[in-house]
Amino acid sequence: MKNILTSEQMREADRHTIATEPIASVDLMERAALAFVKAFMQLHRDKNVSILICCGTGNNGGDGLAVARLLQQHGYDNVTVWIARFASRQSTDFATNLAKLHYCPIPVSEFFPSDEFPAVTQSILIDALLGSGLNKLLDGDWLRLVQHLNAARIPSIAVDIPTGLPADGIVPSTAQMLYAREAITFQRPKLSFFFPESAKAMDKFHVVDIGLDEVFIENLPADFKLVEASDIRGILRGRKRFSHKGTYGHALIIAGNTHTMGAALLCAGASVYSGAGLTTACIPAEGLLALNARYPEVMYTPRETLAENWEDADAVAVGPGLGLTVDLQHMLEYPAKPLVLDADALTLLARNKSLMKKLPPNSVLTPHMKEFDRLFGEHSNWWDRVNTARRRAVQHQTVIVLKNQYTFMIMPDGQVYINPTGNPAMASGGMGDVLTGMLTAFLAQGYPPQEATILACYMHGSAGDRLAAEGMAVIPATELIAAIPVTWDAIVQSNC
Ligand SMILES: NC(=O)C1=CN([C@@H]2O[C@H](COP(=O)(O)OP(=O)(O)OC[C@H]3O[C@@H](n4cnc5c(N)ncnc54)[C@H](O)[C@@H]3O)[C@@H](O)[C@H]2O)[C@@H](O)CC1
Ligand SMILES: [K+]
Repeated sequence: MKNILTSEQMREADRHTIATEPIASVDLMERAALAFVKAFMQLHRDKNVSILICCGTGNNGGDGLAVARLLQQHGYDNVTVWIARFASRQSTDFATNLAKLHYCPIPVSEFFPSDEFPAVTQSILIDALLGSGLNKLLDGDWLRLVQHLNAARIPSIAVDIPTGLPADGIVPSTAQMLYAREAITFQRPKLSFFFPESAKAMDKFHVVDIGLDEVFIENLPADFKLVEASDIRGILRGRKRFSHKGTYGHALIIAGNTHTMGAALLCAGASVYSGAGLTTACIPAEGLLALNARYPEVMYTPRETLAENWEDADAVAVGPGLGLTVDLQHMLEYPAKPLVLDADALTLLARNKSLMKKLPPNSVLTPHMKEFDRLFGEHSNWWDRVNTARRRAVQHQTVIVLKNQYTFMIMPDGQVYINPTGNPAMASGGMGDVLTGMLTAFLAQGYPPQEATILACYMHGSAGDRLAAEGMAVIPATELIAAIPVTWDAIVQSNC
């Protein structure tokens, strides 16, 4: 796991590194600029390309000036610098880098409040106007300049963070940003990069190491952690010699209805392919033929004999395609089992919120945004939504899997894990049912809820990434199920 820091913590890490390495602040800026340039050169190998570097007068602007000098030294001969002199203050390191730039053959133009901006004639923009120091929404001359640059419609590469995007906290829907094709960000992705609102600010981001003290960073109390492949390799267990189906647990899937039987099948299929020793689907009898045809590995039980099957199960999923006529309250009176509630089960919970108190501790809820808001109230932004999820997870001692491009996995202690895998090709019906089946299978195999959640979300996204890399622009849920075992194997086999 990697700690994801707030902008205040990032400043702390800067200060700590400067004091203890020790390194002068301007040398740290040089290191950051070098790291940026190295990454930039991978993205844009053509050294004849014309580049406009727009700089503010803080440290983000200082980075921009150092980048201009370093690019020129690396043979990029067509670099122009604009400086936005809209603030009366400039940082010391900005001033030092401006003085250094005077020895380089790079044209520099300065713009003051109310100045007209010339047309942008360059092919690439490097955005070093404002970075993590952003403390209010863009307005006035800053907004005018950003709109002018956006209107030029040339690819922009942001230094650290696109101008106008707060590094953390609420991103208001009215916020305007300098749109970046890519952001090259320092040391850690910024929190807001994981929120859907950042889609307005950039297409993608790259993280570059600028040598901040990693031990210090990892010892900071961080509410958000990013899951990495090495964590999954640490959690995922291989199949044991002399093991048998009983070793890997029994998953019970309570799902399906006349018109939504597919959800139950997908969920049960995902459980089989995620290694549950046995999977039983508790579905209406009319789904039996389809179940046998599609997944003969799955056993069937009618709703009437649910109580006995519940006794035998090691983990239970309730919800995919279930409909809203089942008695969830009654089910929650059965003996406590590792439990996943999804889809219609979440709607039933939302209709009768007092049932939240009956959930066994560590139950896993897997809402998408709308289901979450139905359960816990409307939210106008993701920052508030995730913070509500943290409070509710603690209050109800549940795991909340808030599904998103980067799924937030919120644990009963309020800690948030961010899943890095997955892609837009997976945005299709049935994907959530597959995730629920995977989660239930891992719970049935005896993984604790926190680990089962992290495993399921990571492998779900990873299977999707694998298929996308093979050329699938759209991934049907059934294809994803089939890719789970090979994804699993690739994770176990990889040693990087
Ligand atoms: N030692 C360090 O602190 C390092 C900082 N680095 C760079 O420094 C950046 C942060 O620099 P700063 O803290 O100087 O801040 P910025 O350069 O992001 O912003 C400069 C100043 O602009 C003002 N401002 C903020 N939002 C505004 C708005 N909407 N309208 C008008 N003015 C606004 C604030 O007074 C702010 O301090 C990082 O993003 C990164 O690029 C890197 O050089 C790495 C090392
Ligand atoms: K920037």
